Amino acid sequence: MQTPDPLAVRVRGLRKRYGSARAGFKNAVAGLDLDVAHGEIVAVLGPNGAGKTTTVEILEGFRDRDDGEVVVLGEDPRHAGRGWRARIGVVMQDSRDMSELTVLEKVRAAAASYPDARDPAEVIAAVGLAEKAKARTRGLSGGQRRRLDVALGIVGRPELLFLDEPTTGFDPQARRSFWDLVTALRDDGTTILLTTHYLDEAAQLADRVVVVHDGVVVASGTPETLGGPEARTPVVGWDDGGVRRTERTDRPTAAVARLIAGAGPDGEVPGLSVTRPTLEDVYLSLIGETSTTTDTTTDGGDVDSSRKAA
Ligand SMILES: Nc1ncnc2c1ncn2[C@@H]1O[C@H](COP(=O)(O)OP(=O)(O)OP(=O)(O)O)[C@@H](O)[C@H]1O
Repeated sequence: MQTPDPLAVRVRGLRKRYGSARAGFKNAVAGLDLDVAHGEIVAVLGPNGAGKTTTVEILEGFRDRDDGEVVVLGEDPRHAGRGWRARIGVVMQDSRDMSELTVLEKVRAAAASYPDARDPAEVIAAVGLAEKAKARTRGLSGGQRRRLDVALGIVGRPELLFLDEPTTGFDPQARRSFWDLVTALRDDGTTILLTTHYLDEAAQLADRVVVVHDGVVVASGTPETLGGPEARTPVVGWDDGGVRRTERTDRPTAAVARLIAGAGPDGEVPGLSVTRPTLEDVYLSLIGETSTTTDTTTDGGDVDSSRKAA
């Protein structure tokens, strides 16, 4: 008997380019490796144009690839059939549904094509659309339509759910209840691959975060450990006669004690702060952007005066 594959998704050396010899080529995905274990929630982060949607669409079987190995729920999406499709759920980035059907009719129709669908009314309630169940989908707001997309993606009780920027257009309360829904799906055993631009969403939901930049994975780890310990080194900051100083150090208490020892007669250190780089800071440094909240440019022990107070 074959051992069951511990991975729901396995991608090796994935490549996809767009364009033509005449117009020029764009390497959207340039040798990308990705694993997603069964039951895991993986968040794929990356700037606009990094190759996230292209990758996800290839995994969903909606886009062909130029090269690389892709196995999703044991099959190559290129050749997978209806049985495979019924095991995955998809919430795409752009689905503009302007149908005359009501929300309930739409979700019921989708449910009918799956062998073990969830109850449509329960799914509608779970995405917070119960009050709109009898409303025509074309009259929904952008955020409500997005919730309907999520309902359509999960009604088939998928083993693996793809969510491409699922909460774009959600108000803060809707995002929170969506997060609860995703957590409940995970507790139910659903594997989830999610792309998002919201770092707090990744931190809240993901077991693992994967950062994609220029079509390759540049880092992968839990939200707490992404980038390695070096990237999480605390930063001590203080004002020194109108100049902002920062020091990256593993021993912030010792640095603060030293500053206090050198303080004036009132014992105050002006503008003293100790901050730990957030997931956002780490992410921005991984993709080569400078964070606005902390200075992560100096090595431990060195004083950095590059950020002068105005
Ligand atoms: N159908 C297409 N034809 C030509 N180029 C494309 C096509 N789709 C995407 N691209 C290009 O490929 C690159 C990767 O795009 P992709 O949509 O995969 O990125 P993304 O990481 O999902 O971006 P976003 O965060 O903006 O959704 C971009 O440079 C994009 O312009």
